[in-house]
Amino acid sequence: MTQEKKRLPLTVIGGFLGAGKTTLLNRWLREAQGLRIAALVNDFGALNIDAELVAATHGETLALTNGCVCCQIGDDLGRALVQVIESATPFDAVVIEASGVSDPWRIAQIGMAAPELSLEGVIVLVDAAAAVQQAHDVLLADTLARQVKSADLVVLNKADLADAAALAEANAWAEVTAPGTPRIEATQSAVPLALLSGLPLPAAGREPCASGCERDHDHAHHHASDHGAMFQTWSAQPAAAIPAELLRAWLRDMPPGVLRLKGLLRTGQGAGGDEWSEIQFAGRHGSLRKARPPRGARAGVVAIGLRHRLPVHALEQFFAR
Ligand SMILES: Nc1nc2c(ncn2[C@@H]2O[C@H](COP(=O)(O)OP(=O)(O)OP(=O)(O)O)[C@@H](O)[C@H]2O)c(=O)[nH]1
Repeated sequence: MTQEKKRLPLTVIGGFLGAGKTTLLNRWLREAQGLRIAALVNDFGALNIDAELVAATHGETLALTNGCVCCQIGDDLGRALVQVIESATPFDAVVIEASGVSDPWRIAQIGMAAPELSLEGVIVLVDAAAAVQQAHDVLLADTLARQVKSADLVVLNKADLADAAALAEANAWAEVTAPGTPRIEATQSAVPLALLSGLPLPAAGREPCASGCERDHDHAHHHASDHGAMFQTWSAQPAAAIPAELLRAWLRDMPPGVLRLKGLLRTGQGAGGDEWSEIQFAGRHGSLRKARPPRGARAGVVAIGLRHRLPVHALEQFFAR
């Protein structure tokens, strides 16, 4: 790589499970027409549903497998970044979507270690309707707080699901957690493109450095969350179709303990062949909508919860078909 070569801008998208990260990434990829953006998607769980959902709207997706990017996949992320940096057709920007339980700042640091990259910013999405309740759960509080403290921009997303009081509470929580960090409210992760690519960064500490780039967040050395131990994932690849009415009923009556569930499932046969649906559940809300078949036409569903709270038996019973 030559000295004159421009550094590749890197943006990290973080935020808790289901806050709207993939929605933001897809929006950005759709809107940034003419730019070649490398999207690196890290999902938590054995199946990378996010990579499917991003690939459905955009071709240049690299799936990072293996769960929490900040603890486990340094090598995987490093390799993916080298691939991006050395690509024969240069990219204009790199976006990494962190998994919902990871610390986006750790990921930003991995990116900052590469002199070919320049960190544009860390955007952290918060589910405005669910975050305050989640932050009251002692087992989730630290993960949520660390994410918000990592942010250059906090997006209070899902504003449509929060009433005025809940929005005010979410704003107050974000302000107490990360005082002075810029914040916007959004629905469907509608963040103006200009904010994504020209984030105001704090003056200090953002140059690549070999070590000591930690932000002043209090977890720096306990990195508590051995996320692998704290969260549990479950996944299945149902062979049979599951009728949409059954899935809707399941969503309405989700067993307690599921923090996040998502998947691409075969829901039946129409005149033109198989019908597929995307299932989503986060916070307290679920949805089912028609989708294109995934690559390989293999159904997959992932659920995430706190260890010992995930209702594995109920999930098995429903999805094992
Ligand atoms: N009502 C509502 N739904 C939203 C909004 N933003 C996203 N969603 C939906 O919420 C669900 C989760 O959104 P994603 O973008 O997949 O969330 P995520 O943060 O990528 O989720 P994980 O990667 O699993 O942590 C999807 O069904 C989205 O369509 C919003 O502002 N309002």
